Amino acid sequence: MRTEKIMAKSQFVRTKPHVNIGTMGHVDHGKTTLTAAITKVLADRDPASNRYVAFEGIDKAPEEAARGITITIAHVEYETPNRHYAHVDMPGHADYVKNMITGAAQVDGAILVVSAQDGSMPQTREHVLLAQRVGVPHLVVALNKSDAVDDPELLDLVELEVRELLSEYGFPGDEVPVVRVSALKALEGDPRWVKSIVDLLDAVDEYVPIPPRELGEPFLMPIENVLTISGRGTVVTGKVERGTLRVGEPVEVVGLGPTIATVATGLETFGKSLETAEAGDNAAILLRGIKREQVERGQVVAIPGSVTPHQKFEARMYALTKEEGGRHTPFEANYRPQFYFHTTDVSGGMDLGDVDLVMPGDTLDKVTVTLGKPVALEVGVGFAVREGNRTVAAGTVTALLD
Ligand SMILES: Nc1nc2c(ncn2[C@@H]2O[C@H](COP(=O)(O)OP(=O)(O)OP(=O)(O)O)[C@@H](O)[C@H]2O)c(=O)[nH]1
Ligand SMILES: [Mg+2]
Repeated sequence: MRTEKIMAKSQFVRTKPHVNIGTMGHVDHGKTTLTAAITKVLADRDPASNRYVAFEGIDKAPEEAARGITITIAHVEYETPNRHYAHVDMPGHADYVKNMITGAAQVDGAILVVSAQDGSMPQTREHVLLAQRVGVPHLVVALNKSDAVDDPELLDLVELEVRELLSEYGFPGDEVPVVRVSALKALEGDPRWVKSIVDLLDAVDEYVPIPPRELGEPFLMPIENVLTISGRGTVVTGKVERGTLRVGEPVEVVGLGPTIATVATGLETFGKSLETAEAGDNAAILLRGIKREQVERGQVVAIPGSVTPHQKFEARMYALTKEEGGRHTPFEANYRPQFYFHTTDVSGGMDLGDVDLVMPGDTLDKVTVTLGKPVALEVGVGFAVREGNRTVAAGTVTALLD
């Protein structure tokens, strides 16, 4: 079997358990500053394993921009003494909720950033709801900008309010660690606030468990990006959802069109080559004999025969309220929104059964969805229903009908 290097010069060494996390929260509460501060504090403590990524390097990913890919979620990696983390900085603007869903669907836990100055804001609530709906299992709260609040009672109040919000959406609000931090002061090197970032990372290390990786399941990776590497071929990237894949194994690209059979001739993670990609990895897969136009975001790479494309299914669905960023008005049976699966939107129609109107806030136990294009689907897969740029509902596939 001929195997190829994609770009990597060195081999990825798996030494510590890998965990995917991210920052989420209201616009301007300090998600990107906190992401930068984490990399700074860790790079200062352990420069051999960590690299400081400045604010500008997180908000724009220059490499990706140069390749002409629209990047709306930035990844950084870092290591604590116990773990290797991939971290996504999820944008806070309402328009980006779709990307937030992609990001959130992929994380094992998240740091909810709440400004101590402003307290919980509409997107804080929206993100907590989305975290619950897409199944982000664990949240840790960074009460950021604590340097700017002198009154400790005010901090207590904001903390209480956040805990209540978490409980409202089914998270254990009393148990969730709430750490008072200042990302900005930590970046400036102020020892008190550097310590606050260390405390936050300790809380993440302790509170977000290492997820059970579904290593025994058939390999599946939703495609996020497609790249052409000159002289090599077509590479697809994404997060491995389950299973393992060895270099040289046959795979299928499933969804959005006819299933394509190919072979994974090269594997990489974070610019280092891999023998085997496994659940939880951010991987790049070189596909043999595939042209760039044949594959796209929204398809999945899977072990042959393990997953099939479907257009018609039953689902349980929750319509978001206006406060959660959803619609202000009900919708009816002729409604044709976009359905966001894995990493992309597909348009579709809904049969509401004997329900005439769906009000914001309603939960429907059974709707029948017919998609405009087939998508790699299984029972239990989550999706978002979108209209324009806003998420109006969230659902789970309960039965496949074709
Ligand atoms: N006083 C103080 N200001 C902070 C702190 N962290 C961030 N800021 C300021 O808050 C503003 C917003 O910070 P960002 O990191 O861009 O916030 P964000 O959540 O990433 O914002 P979006 O990506 O636009 O949603 C900036 O002016 C920061 O300098 C902090 O700990 N203390
Ligand atoms: Mg930001």
